[in-house]
Amino acid sequence: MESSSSICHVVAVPYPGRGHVNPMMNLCKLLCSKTLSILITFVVTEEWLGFIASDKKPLNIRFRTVPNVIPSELVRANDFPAFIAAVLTKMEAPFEELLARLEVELPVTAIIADTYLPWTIQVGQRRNIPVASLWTMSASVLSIFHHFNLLVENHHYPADLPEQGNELVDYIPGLAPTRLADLPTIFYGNGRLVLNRALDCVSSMPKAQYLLFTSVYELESRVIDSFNEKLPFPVYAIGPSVPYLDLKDHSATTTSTSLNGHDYLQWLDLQPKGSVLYVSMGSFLSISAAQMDEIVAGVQDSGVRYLWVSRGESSRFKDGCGDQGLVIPWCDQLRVLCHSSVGGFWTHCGWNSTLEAAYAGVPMLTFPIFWDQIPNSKQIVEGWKIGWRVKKNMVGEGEQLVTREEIAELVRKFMDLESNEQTEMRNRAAKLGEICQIAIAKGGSSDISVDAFIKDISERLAR
Ligand SMILES: O=c1ccn([C@@H]2O[C@H](COP(=O)(O)OP(=O)(O)O[C@H]3O[C@H](CO)[C@@H](O)[C@H](O)[C@H]3O)[C@@H](O)[C@H]2O)c(=O)[nH]1
Repeated sequence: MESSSSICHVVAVPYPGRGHVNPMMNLCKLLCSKTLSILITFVVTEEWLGFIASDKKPLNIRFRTVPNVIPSELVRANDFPAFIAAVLTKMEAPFEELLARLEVELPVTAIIADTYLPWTIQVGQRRNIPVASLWTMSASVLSIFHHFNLLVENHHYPADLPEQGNELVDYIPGLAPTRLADLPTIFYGNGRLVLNRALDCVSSMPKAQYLLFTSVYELESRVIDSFNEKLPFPVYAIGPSVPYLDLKDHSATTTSTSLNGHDYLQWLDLQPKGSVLYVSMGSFLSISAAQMDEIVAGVQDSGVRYLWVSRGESSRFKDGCGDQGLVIPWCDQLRVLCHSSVGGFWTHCGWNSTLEAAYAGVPMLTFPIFWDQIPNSKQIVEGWKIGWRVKKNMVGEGEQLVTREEIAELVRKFMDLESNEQTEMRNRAAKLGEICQIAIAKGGSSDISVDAFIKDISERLAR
């Protein structure tokens, strides 16, 4: 039996959003897979507990909640600035009260908190607990935010996008030259409503004691190196922070694979190798109804098989899908991407989805919607060369519909297993999958980083 003083007690606080809760939980599971001497208290709102309480997790991860002091997840997209404002101002007090109670049970060794929750750093300072800031977007995007002053100095903020969109941003440390139009949407249009909030979060990060990336070192080495050189504390890339540990355990599937009488994994088993396009637009929809209609019709007209994760849009599949496709409300995404029948991924380019596709070695059709998804799309298409853009026009030029004819042709070509271009792209995607496997294997970059992080925080116990 371990004495309680040798147990590392980590409090994990994700930002309340699917794209943040998931990678935080994946990291926590990874920490538990490395050491038994750890207890993780995973803090979410009561509403979020309802979403994740039944997910499988190791016994040494437990949930604790703060009250629902922020707008419901179900309506957060309706007024995003108000949601962010609430997250930044309403959660700190209940979190600190909870922390005080937790400390009575077992002293807290470290807090791992989403970088978008900067108040956790102040709480950590007040209570003398080190804070590891977890950045769930790409390291490149953090570098862009972190060097915002350079955008201003180079007259790229504020910018006239239709006029300046093709100008190159080539002065951000570690970042490959990037067109202004490929920067996060937060720098223009409605995005600017939350820009100052995001910049405040990023400028608090250097006051943390560690910076953790969900990314893979080899995928963004230059930019991660640049943070390592600049920050006075350890920077660890622990990714890909995707649920690969769950893949080994078939009972760990977070949602039933049997939906509406269809078992989607069984359905995938019946499809030819590499033939299925997996379609998911993320949890935060803001595509116009007219564009959605074109996408649905285009994919259906392409004749390509598809597995479609759809919450709001199911009614658009008016005539059903026949044998060609399956529409489901939610799936175990990494398991789907790793299925041999899946040959392509239509994605909104959330960073978790991007990392999952990289891990699975699946090429992508990119349809970014906002924030970091635009530079992620650029990374996929131009950096790694494992995808094609659906929209050719620049964001900010006004919404120009991509028609069903264009989409049908694109999807058909993208899923053509015979073409040389596609074979080369699939090979490059498979190579990315190998890089991820090497990173998480014993002695790989992610493995070493996770061990080093555990060692760092455990040393505090000995003091
Ligand atoms: O049927 C589904 C659909 C999604 N997912 C999971 O949901 C998560 C989605 O994350 P992500 O792809 O990053 O998308 P968002 O939820 O849109 O993520 C938000 O957070 C990300 C990380 O900060 C940002 O990169 C995005 O722009 C932002 O919208 C991933 O873990 C997926 O595996 C499932 O498990 N099943």
